[in-house]
Amino acid sequence: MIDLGVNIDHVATLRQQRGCGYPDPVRAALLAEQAGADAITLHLREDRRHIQDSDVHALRPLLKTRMNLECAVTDEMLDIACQVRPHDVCLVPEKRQELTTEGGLDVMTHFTSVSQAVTRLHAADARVSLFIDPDFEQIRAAAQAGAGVIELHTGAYAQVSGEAQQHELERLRLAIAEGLRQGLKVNAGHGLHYQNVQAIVALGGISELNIGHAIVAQAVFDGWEKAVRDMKALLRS
Ligand SMILES: CC(=O)[C@@H](O)[C@H](O)COP(=O)(O)O
Ligand SMILES: NCC(=O)COP(=O)(O)O
Repeated sequence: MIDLGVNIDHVATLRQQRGCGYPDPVRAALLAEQAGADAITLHLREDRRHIQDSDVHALRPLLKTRMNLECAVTDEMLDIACQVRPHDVCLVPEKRQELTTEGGLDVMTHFTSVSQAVTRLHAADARVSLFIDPDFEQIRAAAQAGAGVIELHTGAYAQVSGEAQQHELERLRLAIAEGLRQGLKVNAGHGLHYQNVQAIVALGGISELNIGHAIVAQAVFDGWEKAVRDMKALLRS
């Protein structure tokens, strides 16, 4: 069965929108665990637009499952990750002006800094995942950089429909196979929701899906725990 990593970023987005103390992403994380989440994912962006440093520090000792901390490959973020020592660190690309993470990390171009980050995080006992596009060269570079895990960016799949979506699904299928051939744990995520996740599950070979925005959106109508439970049920099928 595929693990569900519940991404709590956009609970924090709602809080930051008003600059008040609620909704609390830490509370959301603990309730998500009770509702069946296998891990909690949070992205500490350099601009702190949603998750704050205090959220990461407060959550770390309270989690009963795993913390998957997403961050950019910068000295500041690596310092924080080494201090917090999450179970998993997922290295992601970041652009200040983007609405959300637009593409995967370019491991080939940034090979030296990524490999050094992987080594540093391993020394802090974190498992390291690289958030990359479903691209053979990037997958091979991720393996060479020493990361044991990749998270395939499903954003391109989620944004299109019809034939174009089938094409993206095929790219993901081939990428999963290549990741497994390289001996990597293959995760995936971004833009997945209650209608488009089934085809990803059916591909097989994926260990964990990280899903956030759709669960937060569904919670408006169904409540947070039901939204988590319903997503978890889809990963079982
Ligand atoms: C890297 C990634 O895919 C997640 O962090 C997700 O996108 C939520 O964060 P943003 O919406 O801020 O990109
Ligand atoms: N890494 C992807 C993730 O954590 C969730 O992304 P989204 O579901 O909020 O698009």
